Amino acid sequence: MTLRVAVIGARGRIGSEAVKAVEAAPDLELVATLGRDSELSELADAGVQVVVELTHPDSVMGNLEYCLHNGIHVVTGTTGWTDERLATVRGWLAESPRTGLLIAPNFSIGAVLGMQFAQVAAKYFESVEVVELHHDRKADAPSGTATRTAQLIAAARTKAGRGPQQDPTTHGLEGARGADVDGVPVHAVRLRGLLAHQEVLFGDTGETLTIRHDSLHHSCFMPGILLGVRKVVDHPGLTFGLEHFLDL
Ligand SMILES: NC(=O)C1=CN([C@@H]2O[C@H](COP(=O)(O)OP(=O)(O)OC[C@H]3O[C@@H](n4cnc5c(N)ncnc54)[C@H](OP(=O)(O)O)[C@@H]3O)[C@@H](O)[C@H]2O)C=CC1
Ligand SMILES: O=C(O)C1=N[C@H](C(=O)O)C[C@H](O)C1
Repeated sequence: MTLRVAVIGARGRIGSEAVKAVEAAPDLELVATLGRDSELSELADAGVQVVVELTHPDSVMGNLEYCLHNGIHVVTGTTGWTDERLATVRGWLAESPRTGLLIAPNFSIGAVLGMQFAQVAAKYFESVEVVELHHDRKADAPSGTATRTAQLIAAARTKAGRGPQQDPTTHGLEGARGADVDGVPVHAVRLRGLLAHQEVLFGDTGETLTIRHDSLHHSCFMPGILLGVRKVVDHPGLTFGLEHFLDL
């Protein structure tokens, strides 16, 4: 049995690549492609089972509300997640208990592994900062991946009994030390020519460790998206992070 799949954001940078990937997958059938001006009712009309949602923080909530209320499973990589937004989608899922939602801050296997490795290193290094670098059309900063990475590092530090990092800065310009995500400084670079890159910098007495990941083409996100589509139908409720569908 093939799964009936739709892509929302089908003309976008990652959405257009997802359309090609779903079309090429023998066990998936692409039955709808939606853009900014499409009617969400097209999804129900086409009998869509799984939506791949790759749009914008301004539109993701409306798309998810429609899908979850209609029992359509969703795999989304759209950014802009806050605790408040997550609580809202949990409420929608509670009303549709057989429906699955995967929110993946990053679909690339290398990026997911980088986050895992960073959690391990976080226990052993006193200093840590995250630098993310993206293309110059990105709507959000810091990136969803960098935010999640910093949250995971902060949790690992707390679990290891590490206190907050000390920052001796008393003089300087606003913003020079980056955004504070759970006590981890996160710096965002936007540069034409880049796609998506991240360095997690660790330091302690006499040594540093850098965990770097580079996405060089949007094709790197496709194995993760396809895995998410195949798995989400058997995972009702919210799954946050592709790592939960990997054998790590
Ligand atoms: N998790 C991951 O691994 C990845 C996540 N992303 C995230 O995916 C999202 C999309 O990225 P990207 O493809 O670069 O963005 P693009 O701007 O290239 O594409 C977004 C698409 O979404 C649609 N869209 C934009 N705004 C709205 C809106 N307000 N309402 C409805 N539809 C809208 C547009 O449709 P139209 O063309 O019809 O205007 C557009 O085609 C971002 O949040 C990005 O951070 C990106 C790469 C990897
Ligand atoms: O906008 C992008 O391009 C990307 N967005 C995601 C993020 O914010 O982490 C994933 C990847 O970095 C590409």
